[in-house]
Amino acid sequence: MPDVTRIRVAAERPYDVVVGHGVLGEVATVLGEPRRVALLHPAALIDVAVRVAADLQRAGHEVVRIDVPDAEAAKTAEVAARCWSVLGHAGFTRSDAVVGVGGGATTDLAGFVAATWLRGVALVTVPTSLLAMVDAAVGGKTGINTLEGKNLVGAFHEPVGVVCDLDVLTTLPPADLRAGLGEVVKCGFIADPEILTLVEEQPDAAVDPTSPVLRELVERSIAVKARVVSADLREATSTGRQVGRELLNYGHTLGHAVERRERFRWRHGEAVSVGMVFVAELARAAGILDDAVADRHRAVLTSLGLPTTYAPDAFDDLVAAMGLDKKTRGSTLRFVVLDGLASAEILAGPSDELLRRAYAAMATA
Ligand SMILES: NC(=O)c1ccc[n+]([C@@H]2O[C@H](COP(=O)([O-])OP(=O)(O)OC[C@H]3O[C@@H](n4cnc5c(N)ncnc54)[C@H](O)[C@@H]3O)[C@@H](O)[C@H]2O)c1
Ligand SMILES: O=C(O)C(=O)C[C@@H](O)[C@H](O)[C@H](O)COP(=O)(O)O
Ligand SMILES: [Zn+2]
Repeated sequence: MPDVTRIRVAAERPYDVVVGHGVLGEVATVLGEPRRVALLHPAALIDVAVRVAADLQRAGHEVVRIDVPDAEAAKTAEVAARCWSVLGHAGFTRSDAVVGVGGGATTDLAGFVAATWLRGVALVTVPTSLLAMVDAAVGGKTGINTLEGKNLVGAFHEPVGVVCDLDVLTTLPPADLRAGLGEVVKCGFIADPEILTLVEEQPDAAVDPTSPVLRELVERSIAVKARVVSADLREATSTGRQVGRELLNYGHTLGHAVERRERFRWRHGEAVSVGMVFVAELARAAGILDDAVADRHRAVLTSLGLPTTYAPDAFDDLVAAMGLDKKTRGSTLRFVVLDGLASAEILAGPSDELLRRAYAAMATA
């Protein structure tokens, strides 16, 4: 029997995130009674998808596999429309289900298709990247990009279960594993500093997909996400030190703007890494955050090989893109900043001068 950890997410419809080695068989258990299942996956994950499909067929499900483009190329209206068309032709009803097997881009797309088909059918996510396990596949945010920016179209639609088989991480390219650690480090700064200590003390184990340390990092990060979304699934507007789900957006305001400027060729976790250094500098420049915690951002992210600076001449482009961030209200930019370790507040409407100072500190370090 695999050694399984179950982390409960208790928002509107409670479900478990299953974590362990060799746990792919749990997908059929989560889906229960036989139904039609659309299994979305990119070509890179064909082996995992075929294994999951075979399990589901053995359990009596009728499986329609849908091969979707890799990475961000999957998160488009055109790809979603192609999936809807397959579901329509196969006669998918409200008792049927969507399963997303892949990285965060695939699980975001699968979630969006499940949220929108017949206004909502069951979704199971099977994250295969570190980033998707600790973040994207958990918590019910689904979405696609538009030319104007990242995740601008989407819906909150919770999965009925999430299955994280750590064995699949052995084929994940090292650069994608490191990018996933960007979101893990985010969880360390916003809520669980023990994550930072683990990474700092055992950096080699943190990037080894077979290590118990990586498993602990995965489980701690999922626990942070589960706690936050269970309290505020639909991301109410946070104010001052009352910060709900927006907390998970730490580093994303600038990060998403970088992704857009790079035409989605940067990995999400890399852009978030730069974004976290920027907000740490913003909080320092505003006199909110001390030097030790601000400097720790650059140190821990650099030790993982993640980027911590960005083009010094890109400030104006990035500010324009941040205008479409979901935390923005009217023309007021809002940032999640730290005032200490695991202690956040909202900084609304910082001056242009403060933003420029923080940007220069990040870009020229
Ligand atoms: N919904 C949310 O709450 C949420 C949270 C965080 C990130 N996201 C989104 O997730 C996406 C980033 O996710 P990602 O970093 O997983 O990127 P990704 O989905 O683009 O995957 C990265 C690459 O790794 C490959 N891959 C994945 N698993 C593999 C495996 N086991 N073996 C070999 N190759 C594998 C993919 O095919 C892809 O080429 C972004 O679109 C981001 O916006 C969403
Ligand atoms: O789950 C959340 O809430 C997050 O903000 C997690 C982020 O890591 C994730 O990248 C999310 O997709 C960003 O959300 P968005 O609402 O800014 O698009
Ligand atoms: Zn993210």
